[in-house]
Amino acid sequence: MNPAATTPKPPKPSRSRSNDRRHARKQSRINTRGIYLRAIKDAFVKLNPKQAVKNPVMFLVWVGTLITLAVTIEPNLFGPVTEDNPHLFNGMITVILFFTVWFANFAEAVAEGRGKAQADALRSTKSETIAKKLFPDGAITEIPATSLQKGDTVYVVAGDTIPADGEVVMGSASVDESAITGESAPVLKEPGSDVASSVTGGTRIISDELIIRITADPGKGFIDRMIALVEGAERSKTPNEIALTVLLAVLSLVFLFVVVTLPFIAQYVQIQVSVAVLVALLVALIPTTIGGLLSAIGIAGMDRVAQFNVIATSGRAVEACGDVNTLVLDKTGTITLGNRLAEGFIPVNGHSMEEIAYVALVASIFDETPEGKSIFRLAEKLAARIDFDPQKAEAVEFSARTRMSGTNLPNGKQARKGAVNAIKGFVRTRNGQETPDLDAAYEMVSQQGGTPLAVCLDGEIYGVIYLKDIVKPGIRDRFDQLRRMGVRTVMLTGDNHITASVIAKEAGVDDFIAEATPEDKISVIQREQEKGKLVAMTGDGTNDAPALAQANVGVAMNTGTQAAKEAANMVDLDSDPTKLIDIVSIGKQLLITRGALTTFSIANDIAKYFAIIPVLFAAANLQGLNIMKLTNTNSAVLSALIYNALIIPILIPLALKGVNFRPLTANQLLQRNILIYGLGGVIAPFIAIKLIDLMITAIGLA
Ligand SMILES: Nc1ncnc2c1ncn2[C@@H]1O[C@H](COP(=O)(O)OP(=O)(O)OP(=O)(O)O)[C@@H](O)[C@H]1O
Ligand SMILES: [K+]
Ligand SMILES: [Mg+2]
Repeated sequence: MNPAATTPKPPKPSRSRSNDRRHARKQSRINTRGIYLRAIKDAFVKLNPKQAVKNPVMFLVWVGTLITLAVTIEPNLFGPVTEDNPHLFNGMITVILFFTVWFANFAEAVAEGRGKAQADALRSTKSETIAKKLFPDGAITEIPATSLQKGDTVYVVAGDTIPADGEVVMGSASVDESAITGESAPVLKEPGSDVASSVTGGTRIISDELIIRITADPGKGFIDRMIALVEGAERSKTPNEIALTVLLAVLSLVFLFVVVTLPFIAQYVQIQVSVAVLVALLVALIPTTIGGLLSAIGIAGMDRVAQFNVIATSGRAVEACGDVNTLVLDKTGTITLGNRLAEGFIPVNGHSMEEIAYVALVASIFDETPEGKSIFRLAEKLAARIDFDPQKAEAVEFSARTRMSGTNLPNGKQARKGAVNAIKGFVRTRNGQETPDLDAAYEMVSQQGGTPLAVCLDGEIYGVIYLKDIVKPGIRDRFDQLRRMGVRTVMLTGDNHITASVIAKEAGVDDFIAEATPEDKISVIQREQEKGKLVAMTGDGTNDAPALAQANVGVAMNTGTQAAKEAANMVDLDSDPTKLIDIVSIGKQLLITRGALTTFSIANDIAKYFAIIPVLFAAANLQGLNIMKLTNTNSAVLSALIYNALIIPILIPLALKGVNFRPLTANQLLQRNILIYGLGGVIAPFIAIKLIDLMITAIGLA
């Protein structure tokens, strides 16, 4: 009997589940209408100068709005003007400018909206939980969960909400973690292993009872951190964003200088330019489109990652994904399906099928890994049976370092199975003999991309177990896409060289490292970084923590250990290592969107310059410059400003969704961008401004 088979196991998270379905679930939980209503209000709150000043370009527009408001009330404020009806014209400019600022605020508020709604949903799961605090003498006192301290012990029973993050010290129970993972299948929690013993505040226990030691101080739990993250409390500008903000601010200053000196030039050709027109010209020229959408683009990037059920600890992490050059991936479970099952036994060394089945069975009675269990089942099918009391045997657990596992039998013999080289080493220390047919069997399995496990009893080799694994369908295409984006993929595996090379070839990775130890992960990352590359990796175990910290982008699995999660800058709630590929794509898309809209914005401003300047100087017999044939100065200024304001809300969906993303290299993307967003950015305003000019002339506004 397999003693381990009697304990129920937590359901393994399925890795092939469609992200779209989960995506849909998240969408439905958040009400879009609510987001927009809230954003309308928040856009006004953001007019507060303290907040507004953080965006220099839009702040300049805001100051401009106040100036035009002043000249609406008193047109002669800065000297006598000769226009007719300056109140109406200045008033219209004021309204348009106000909306320009408001639209930019609205864009940011909409981008933040989903996070805020998500935070509310999370907060509701936190609500006022009552904790049953357990004292050393066994007494139980009910206290509010918020007053629990790190180190306290609590008791929970079926139906209770777990009051805070902690570690199971006693009991065994199923827990519904859907509040944080969205995964409805209950998870078994019990003391011992890192993964199964950690519980999260806000999740619900649905069977039996547990005693939990609290590991988080009040307000510092997983849900608290998640709330802070999705709410953007910890969202600070990323280095790229700061650089772009500075660039835009400098550009704005240059235009400010140009506009301030303009009246002197105008005077020279004997034209008077009013203050309202100067402000309008300034606003038209400075990069308001990108200035207004910049932060929305960044927030939306984090949000897109969140919709994939990945929690990013900072916008910087998402952005870093966009710059990633090298992806370090595990073989088993990431590139392959990972449910390696025993397909067959290959006896060597003159042994029979019965003999190898027996030793494989004995070596697997305590092995809880999917591999171990499948070996056990296969051996049983071949009629192998245990002929000793398992209680008197000792388990030797698998570790990635020893690459083997097994059982010490009551009669003192040691049954082992593991990587062929590891078993060869084991046999050598017991003065055993290597057999030539072992290598043939091992190569045969490896050539098929399978994992060969050698089986031995003390110094005697019995044969090879063939563990079959399948390369994930479609993974090759994903790697091709990554290559086109200029990302190199490196597969890392503890498996032998032949298997690794067969799988690497089949999956289409650029490079691989076989027989890798956990330390090798770090050295691979360091080597790439020394070459100036940015590296992303996924990991789940404690021994992945240093590598996750070393990588520029480290994505920890939610099922992984606390150490791994803390070292990473992202946590995947679905524990799907393939998601790294999606995350890198989102990061790239974020950078491309920002680049595209910056190009578009600046190209637009050039077009606006040609719309306004000629009409300003039209009176000075420079009619030839008025290529757009706009009606008059006022209509030209108003049309350009209206276009300038409206382009912001028009581009909000693009800023939030990201530009159409195709896997291309940086160079190809640049060319494509310049063509679409640069050329489009020059042409679009000419057409739009002309149309608006025709319209406002038709309704007699100018
Ligand atoms: N349960 C087990 N018992 C004995 N040996 C095992 C067991 N599981 C794996 N092995 C052997 O140890 C080797 C290393 O395992 P490890 O988990 O480090 O790497 P891997 O699963 O092959 O690849 P990856 O690093 O992609 O997960 C495996 O290739 C296999 O030969
Ligand atoms: K502008
Ligand atoms: Mg493994």
